[in-house]
Amino acid sequence: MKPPEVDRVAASRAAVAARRARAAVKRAVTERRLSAVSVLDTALSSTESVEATMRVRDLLMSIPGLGPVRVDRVMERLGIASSKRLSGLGVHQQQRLREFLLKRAPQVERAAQSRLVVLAGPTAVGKGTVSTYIRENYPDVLLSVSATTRAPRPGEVDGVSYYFIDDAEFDRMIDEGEFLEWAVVHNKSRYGTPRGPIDAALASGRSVLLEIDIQGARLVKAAMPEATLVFLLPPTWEELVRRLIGRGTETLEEQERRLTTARVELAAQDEFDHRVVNRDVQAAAAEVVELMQIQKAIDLRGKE
Ligand SMILES: Nc1nc2c(ncn2[C@@H]2O[C@H](COP(=O)(O)OP(=O)(O)O)[C@@H](O)[C@H]2O)c(=O)[nH]1
Ligand SMILES: Nc1ncnc2c1ncn2[C@@H]1O[C@H](COP(=O)(O)OP(=O)(O)O)[C@@H](O)[C@H]1O
Repeated sequence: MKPPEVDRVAASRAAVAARRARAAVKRAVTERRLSAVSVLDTALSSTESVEATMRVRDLLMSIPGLGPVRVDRVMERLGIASSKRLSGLGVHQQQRLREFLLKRAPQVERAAQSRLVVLAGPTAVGKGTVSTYIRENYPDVLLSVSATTRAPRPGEVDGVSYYFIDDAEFDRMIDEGEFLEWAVVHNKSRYGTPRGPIDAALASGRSVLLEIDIQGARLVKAAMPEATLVFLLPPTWEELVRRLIGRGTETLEEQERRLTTARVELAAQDEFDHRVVNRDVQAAAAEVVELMQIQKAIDLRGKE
């Protein structure tokens, strides 16, 4: 065992190093080499980081144009105690703070914070389940609502599940250039991603998730090479078959057809930037969302 004074010396050295590192982060924010949002994202993605040990107050104070009086007012409005560190924030406090920081960020920085992520994968792997989970639990992410010519299923809500439109309206949207991409899926109906809400969300710093088929993912990558493509995989082939049958929304013949397509689709996984295995919905959703946040932090640091 080390004598206690050795531990004390080591601890005080570590404390000095942490203080210096925090000061360097604050300077970088003041000099606009690092955005305050990316400091928050790093703090939230790693409790071991220097950023995690920063006080919210110090982060706000390092933002140009915010003095002590305004910082106190902002913290009161956000419901955050003045001694709070970034790692100690509750989920709602994190969201409120992130929203505040994004609103203050310059336009170019806001746009740099946003990510377009495409989630694709074979039928019944759980794309809909994972993206619904993200919509319900990560309100910062905009889940794009596609337009389709297929009829609504029981329980589907227009404007939430899809925009259910007829062929004439779909043609009009193609003609007016309102789709980022569109495709005929399962040889049947047409599906398209409306461009307007995505452009607006990205410009304001929100990340956007598209849950579309594999041909659609390829079209998005061609139109926007900066898009991140994520391929959702089943834990095993047998589990994929079980999920398709268990869902019970297709006839036997349709199931056969989809499984044949699924084999072809699985072969496309190497074209994607990332692969996520959907064993557990919550974990898969967290992995997809984390991809958005980790990339933000790394991108901005690269510019230091
Ligand atoms: N290309 C493209 N595919 C889409 C779009 N919206 C949904 N899809 C895909 O269309 C397929 C059929 O979706 P759906 O009719 O909801 O039935 P599902 O196969 O049971 O999910 C799924 O693979 C979706 O990912 C879109 O806007 N564009
Ligand atoms: N991680 C998971 N574990 C077990 N079952 C899942 C999981 N993810 C999705 N499912 C189930 O698998 C079926 C297909 O999921 P769905 O989201 O409809 O797939 P997709 O949108 O990819 O066609 C649904 O019955 C869903 O409840």
